Amino acid sequence: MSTNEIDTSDFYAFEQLLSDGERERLHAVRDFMTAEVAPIVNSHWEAATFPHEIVPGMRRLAIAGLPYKGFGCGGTTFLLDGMIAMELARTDPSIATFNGVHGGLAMGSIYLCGSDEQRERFLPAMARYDKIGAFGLTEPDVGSGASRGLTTTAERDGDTWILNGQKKWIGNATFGDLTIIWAKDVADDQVKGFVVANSSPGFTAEKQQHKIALRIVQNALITLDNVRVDEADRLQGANSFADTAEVLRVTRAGVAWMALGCARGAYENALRYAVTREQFGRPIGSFQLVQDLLVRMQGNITASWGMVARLSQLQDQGFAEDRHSSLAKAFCTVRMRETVGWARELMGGNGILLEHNVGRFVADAEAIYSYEGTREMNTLIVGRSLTGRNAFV
Ligand SMILES: Cc1cc2nc3c(=O)[nH]c(=O)nc-3n(C[C@H](O)[C@H](O)[C@H](O)COP(=O)(O)OP(=O)(O)OC[C@H]3O[C@@H](n4cnc5c(N)ncnc54)[C@H](O)[C@@H]3O)c2cc1C
Repeated sequence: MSTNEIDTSDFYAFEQLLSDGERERLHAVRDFMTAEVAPIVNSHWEAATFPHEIVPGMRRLAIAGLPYKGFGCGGTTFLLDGMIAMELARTDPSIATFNGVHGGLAMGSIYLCGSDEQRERFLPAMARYDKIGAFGLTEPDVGSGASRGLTTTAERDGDTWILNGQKKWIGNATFGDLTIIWAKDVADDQVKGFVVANSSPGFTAEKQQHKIALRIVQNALITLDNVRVDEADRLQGANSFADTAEVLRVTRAGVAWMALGCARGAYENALRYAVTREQFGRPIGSFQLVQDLLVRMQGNITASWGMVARLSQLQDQGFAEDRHSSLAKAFCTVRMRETVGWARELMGGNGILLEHNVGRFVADAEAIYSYEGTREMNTLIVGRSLTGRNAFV
């Protein structure tokens, strides 16, 4: 079997859902990831460093904030945006996460919750990656319960706000320029969003060390010690956690696409291995049990792809709701976790060596499985929509 024949896992030809121009953009991303990122990704993963050298290439591809209209953003379909998120993750889930945090969570917060003046002030530079964004919702003691439990406070003082508290796991915050901080207004107890310059006095971002997943993503413990933010930098359309949830509705769909990309990356490397690695005098891909693993993986990928493609179409038509994104995030991350596990199994011992390009996906899948709402939380969102009953507490 030639490399070409095994190079694609688009079994049901989902790329045909894109226009010719969109497919060209997707393939440009694929070429960039293959040529510029794949060769350096394992060493950066091992060293837990971020490859800043690839950012100019991402700028040329113009893939930050792709589905947002105006303000220097792409104005493309959610379907193309999703396929690109998948394509990034297919080579490296950390790079997909970097882009998801910057373009999805940070730019999305400003696009969905900001005023036109704020969109104009922040988004064009972010779309060019001239300013890198982060998103600070989770706290050391508050993860799943962020809708009601945030302890970071915002207190108004004339034309400024004073922020105090800590945020944990904040991707891109060690080197980024601005962070969207979600904090409780002490006056009305509602969650509000602030665009905070990382250079603000009282703002510190300490890199979280010793991660076993997404090691390229620079996650930070942020401390806000009497950080002053102008009222002009409070997201004017964010008045309660319901507005934060609107951002998460969009980005969870993106994470479902990334989970699919992570599964595809592991599967494709395992398939290549299956047709080249020999045991008992034959390629292991000729054994029935190995073929069974490959077919199970392909089934997971195809089922997930069908789900996220339809979800993106709903987004493009303006019909997507929280429950749609949550089902895809929960379903696709479970399928991803199964798939990367089977890919590793197929490769025997070599499956845990970085150089064989499957172990990284196995490790990274663990973080994708839990961030942007764990499987349990997204399941409860769908369960609530099915039964009309809230099972969170
Ligand atoms: C690599 C990585 C990157 C991240 N990046 C960011 C970022 O950029 N910005 C940001 O704000 N956050 C980020 N996060 C945080 C992430 O969103 C949280 O880890 C996630 O929401 C889960 O919160 P937690 O880890 O505090 O777990 P917890 O909320 O403590 O949950 C622990 C366990 O309890 C379960 N559980 C909790 N409540 C219930 C319930 N009611 N019913 C059933 N089970 C329940 C959970 O499902 C989970 O299994 C990141 C996390 C990781 C690992």
